[in-house]
Amino acid sequence: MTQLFTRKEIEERNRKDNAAIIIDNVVYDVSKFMEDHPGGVEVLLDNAGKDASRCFRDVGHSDDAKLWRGEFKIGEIVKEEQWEVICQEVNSSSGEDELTLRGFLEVWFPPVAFAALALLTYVYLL
Ligand code: HEM
Repeated sequence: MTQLFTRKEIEERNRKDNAAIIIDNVVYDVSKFMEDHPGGVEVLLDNAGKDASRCFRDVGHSDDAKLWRGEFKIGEIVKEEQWEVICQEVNSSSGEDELTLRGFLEVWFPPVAFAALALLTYVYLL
């Protein structure tokens, strides 16, 4: 069952050895993650005990970062104190069907180039 916290309870967890942050009503314990955070310890410590949704979003964290934060989830904010969700959720299947030029080239360039080369060789040698 998901553990529920009030914002007041999280406010107290603002030390390096006991640091929790809130992103989109989800509570993350970042005490053990701080030293590994690619964005540095300071920024997490500054936000410890607070709602860091805006900061997390404004940094433009990658999808990997959004998935990674799941490892530190310890619970959620009680219903009555939930705020509007502002960061985009990661949907692991999103974009799979998207036809991008890059994706197209990555898939088709090698076989097409090989076929063209083989054809040229064939035409010139025979
Ligand atoms: C559990 C929560 C978090 C995780 C898992 C996380 C993860 C990451 C990762 C993987 C990066 C490298 C860039 C990327 O892949 O996007 C990063 C960079 C960064 N993060 Fe976080 N982060 C978290 C929370 C936060 C919060 C709450 C803030 C701000 C209050 C923050 C501020 C930054 C900054 C400033 C950078 C550096 C961006 C740059 O160099 O351009 N992060 N974070």
